[in-house]
Amino acid sequence: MQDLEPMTQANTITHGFDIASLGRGEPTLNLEQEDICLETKDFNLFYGTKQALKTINMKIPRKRVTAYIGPSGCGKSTLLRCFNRMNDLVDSVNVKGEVLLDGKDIFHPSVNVADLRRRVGMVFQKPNPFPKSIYENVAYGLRLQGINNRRVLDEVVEKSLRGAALWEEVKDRLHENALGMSGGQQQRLVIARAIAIEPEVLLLDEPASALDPISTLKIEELISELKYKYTIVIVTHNMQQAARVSDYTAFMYLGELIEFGDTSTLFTNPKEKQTEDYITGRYG
Ligand SMILES: Nc1ncnc2c1ncn2[C@@H]1O[C@H](COP(=O)(O)OP(=O)(O)OP(=O)(O)O)[C@@H](O)[C@H]1O
Repeated sequence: MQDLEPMTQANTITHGFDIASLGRGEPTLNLEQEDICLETKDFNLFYGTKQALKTINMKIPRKRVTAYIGPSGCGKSTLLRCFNRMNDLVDSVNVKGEVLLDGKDIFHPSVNVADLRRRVGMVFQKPNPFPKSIYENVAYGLRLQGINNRRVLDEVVEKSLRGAALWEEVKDRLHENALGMSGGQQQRLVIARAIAIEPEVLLLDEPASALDPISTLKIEELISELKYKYTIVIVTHNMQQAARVSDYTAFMYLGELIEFGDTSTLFTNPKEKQTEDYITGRYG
């Protein structure tokens, strides 16, 4: 029998992941050399007395895709929601430690949360367009900022819809209600709405889990395009998806960050036994 080549060995570890797609031909990634956009320092979060995040320390690189994986309830969405302080909306939440955006603590009392959410946009699992026209959905954030100049709005709407790979499909029906679009189109519309106000970071909480395989593929292709302009942080239950779209992957378990590294290494050569058990399907 022929010796196993390294790639084949890797495939046996990851149960059929398409290793060839990992990293998408990027040169080898090195976190030490990345420009850091977000950083957590000894970050803890409690829902009442229950601790959901335990001393999380990690650096999220700019203009890369960072994915969070881990079993249900491990804290992925909770951590994602901290990056634009969505958890502020939950009464019982208490945090300890820091989350730095461009080096500044987003929990500092001087931080204006509305400004923070303009810089850090979020897209949820279920597409949530407003019951307005396609055009007005995308223009919404600008109108909130008091921008009503038609020429400016037209430009931003077109640019954002192109950026979300939706323009060609909707350019002739911009004034139709967004609720008449397919689920996959609605999710791309919500992404267009998010990028219309030019955030630095896009948080994606299982953005494709409610979509069919073709729409999922479109969202994944879109993520690979958007990362050239935005820092993207994605939570996904789907390990193949994390392997396909992300540059870096973080594995969480019971509120702890177990391992974080470039996606290719994490999936083919995990350092921690718990990571290996999870990606090989031994639990989760
Ligand atoms: N609003 C809340 N109030 C109280 N506890 C919460 C709240 N939201 C989440 N939790 C708890 O915090 C822990 C982490 O939940 P979280 O939703 O962040 O996990 P997750 O890894 O994203 O899970 P899933 O993959 O199922 O979405 C869980 O034990 C969950 O029950």
